[in-house]
Amino acid sequence: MSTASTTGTDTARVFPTIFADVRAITGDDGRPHRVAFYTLTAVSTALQAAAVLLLIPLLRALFGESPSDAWIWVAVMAVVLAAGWTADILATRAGLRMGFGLVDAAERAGIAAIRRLDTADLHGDRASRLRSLVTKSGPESTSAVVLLFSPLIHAALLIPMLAVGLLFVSWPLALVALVGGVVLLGAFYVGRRSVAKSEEGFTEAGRALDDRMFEFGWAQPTLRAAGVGSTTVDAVVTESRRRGLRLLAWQIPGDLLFTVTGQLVLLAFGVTTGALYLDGDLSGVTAAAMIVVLLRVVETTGSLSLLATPIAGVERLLGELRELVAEEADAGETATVVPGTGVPTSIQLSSVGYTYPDGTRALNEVDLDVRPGEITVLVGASGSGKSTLLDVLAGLREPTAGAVLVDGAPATSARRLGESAVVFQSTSLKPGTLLENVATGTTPELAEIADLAQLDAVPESLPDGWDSRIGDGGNTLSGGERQRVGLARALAKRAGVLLVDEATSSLDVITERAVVDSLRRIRGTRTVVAVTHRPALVALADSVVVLDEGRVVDSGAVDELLARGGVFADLWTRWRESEGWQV
Ligand SMILES: Nc1ncnc2c1ncn2[C@@H]1O[C@H](COP(=O)(O)OP(=O)(O)OP(=O)(O)O)[C@@H](O)[C@H]1O
Repeated sequence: MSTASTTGTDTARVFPTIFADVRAITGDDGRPHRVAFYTLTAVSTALQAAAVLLLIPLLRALFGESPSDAWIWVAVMAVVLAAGWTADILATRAGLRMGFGLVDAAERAGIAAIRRLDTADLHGDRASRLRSLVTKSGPESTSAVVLLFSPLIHAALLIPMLAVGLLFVSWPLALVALVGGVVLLGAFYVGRRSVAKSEEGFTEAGRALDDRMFEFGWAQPTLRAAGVGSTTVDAVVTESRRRGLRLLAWQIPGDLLFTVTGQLVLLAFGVTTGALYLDGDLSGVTAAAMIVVLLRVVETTGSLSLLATPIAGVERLLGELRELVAEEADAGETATVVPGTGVPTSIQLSSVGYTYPDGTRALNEVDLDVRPGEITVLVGASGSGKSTLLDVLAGLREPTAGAVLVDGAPATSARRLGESAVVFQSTSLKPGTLLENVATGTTPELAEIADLAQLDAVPESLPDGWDSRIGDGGNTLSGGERQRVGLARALAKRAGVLLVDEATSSLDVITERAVVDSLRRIRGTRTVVAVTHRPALVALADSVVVLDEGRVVDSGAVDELLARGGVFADLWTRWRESEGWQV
C-alpha cells in the first residue's frame, strides 16, 4: 500500500501551485469550469481597472471646456461597471462549479483511500490525515475557491492592468505602478512562505495531538493500569501550544513586511504623481484622478495582506488533496470482492515476501503448498510472521514479493478475500443483533452453525434470542462468547478457505473445544489454515508449517516433525508441559 507522503507540505509551496493543484485534482472534467472561472475573473478585473482609469477622461471632460461631455464618460463607466459585476457573478458561479469538482474528488479519493487503509495505519498519522481530508478538504477548498481565489486573482492582476492603462497617461507612473505591483507580490510571497512553514508545524502538532488522544481513548484501561498515558498526552498538548505560538511569531513579521512594503509603494506612487504635477507633466485633473487610482491600489494591497494566512492553509489542503487523488490514480480501481465458491481450494505461495511500510520484513521467500480440504497449522515463535502470512492468504495484505495461487491460478486479493473466512485473534462486533453479527438474514444452516461454534447457549441466554442486540449499545458478550460469534460468522460465510488466527491461545476451554470440534467436523469441506499454540488443534493437522523470522524452516506431518526433532519438537514439548500446568 502506498502511504501518503508527509513531505508534500514540508516545503512552503510556491504561489502558482494552488492553481496547478486545482487542475490536477479536478482533472479534464473540471477544465471548462476552470477556464470559465479564470477567464471571467480576469475579465472582471480588467473591467474594474478600466472603470478606475475612465475617471481620467471623465474628470478631464468635467473640468474642460465642455463639462456636459462628462455624461458620455459617466455612461461608459456605468456600462463598464455593470459588465464587471456581470462577469463577477458569472465567475462566482463557475468558481462554485469548480469547487464542487474539488468536493467530488475529495470524497471519491478519500473513500478509496479508506478502503485501502492498512490496519497498521489505523491509529497512525495517515488515518488522522485522511479523517481531516475527507471531512474538511472538499468543503473548505470549495469556499476557498470563491472567497480566496477571486480576490487573489483580482489583487494580482489589478495593479499590472492599471499600470498598462497608465502607460497612456504617464509612463513614469505606469513604471512605478508596475514595479510596485511586482514588489508587493514578492513581499506577499515571502510573508506567506513563513506563515505556511509555521502553519505546517502547527497542523502536524494538531494531528499528533489528535492521534495521541485517539490512542489514549483506545488503550485507556491498559495505560491507566500501567500509570502511563496522560504524560504522553500532556507532552503533545504542550508541543501543540508551542507550535501555535511559533505560528503567531512568524505571522506577525510576515504581515508587517507586506504592510511596510505596501506603504512604501504607495508613497512612491504619491511622490511621483506630486513631482509630475509640479513639473507640469501632469494636469491637476489627472493628478486628482491619480488619487482615486491610489485609493484603489490601497484597497487591493489591503485585501492581499488579509489573504496571506488563509491562502497558506488552502495551499496545504490542496497539496494534500492532490496527493490523495494521485494515490487513487496510482492504485487504480479498488477491486470489488469476488464472491467465494464455497468449494475447498488449494493455495500455493511462491517466494512470497512481505515488508511492512516501516521496513519490517515479516515474510521472506515463503513457499507453501496447502492442499484442498486439508488442515494446515502454522506454528512459530512470537513475531515469526504467522499472522502476516494469514493476512496474505486472506487477501488482507498484498505480498510485496512473490505470488499467491489459488487452484493453480494467480489470485488477486479480491479473489482471496471472497474465498476465505477468517477467525481473528479477537472478534469485533458490529452494532446490531446477534443474528446480524453471525450472518445476514436467516440462514437455513443457522442451527448447525450455532452447534458447530457451540454458540447455541448464547441466544438462549439473551432476552430476544438471535434478535437480541449485542456489541456497542447492546448486550456485552464475554471474550469467549465473542470469539464463538467470530467462529460462527466465519462458518456462515460461503468460502472455500477457513483461516483461524490463534483463536484458542488465550481463550476459555469451551471456546477452544468449539474451535477444535468444529474443525474436526468440517474437515474436508474447507481448506483450513490455522495459527495455534494448542496441541489439541495441532494434533488435528494434516500438515504443520514451522515459521522462524519470516521463513519456513520446517514442514510436514506432526509425526514426521516430531521424529525429526527440530524446532517443532521443542515447541511441542513446551506446549505439552504448559498444557499440563494449566490443567
Ligand atoms: N503493522 C505492523 N507494522 C510493522 N511491523 C509489524 C506489523 N505487524 C507485525 N509486524 C512485525 O512483523 C513481524 C511478524 O509479525 P506477526 O504478527 O506476523 O508475527 P506472529 O508470528 O503472528 O506473532 P505473534 O505470535 O506474537 O502474534 C514481527 O517482527 C512484527 O513486529
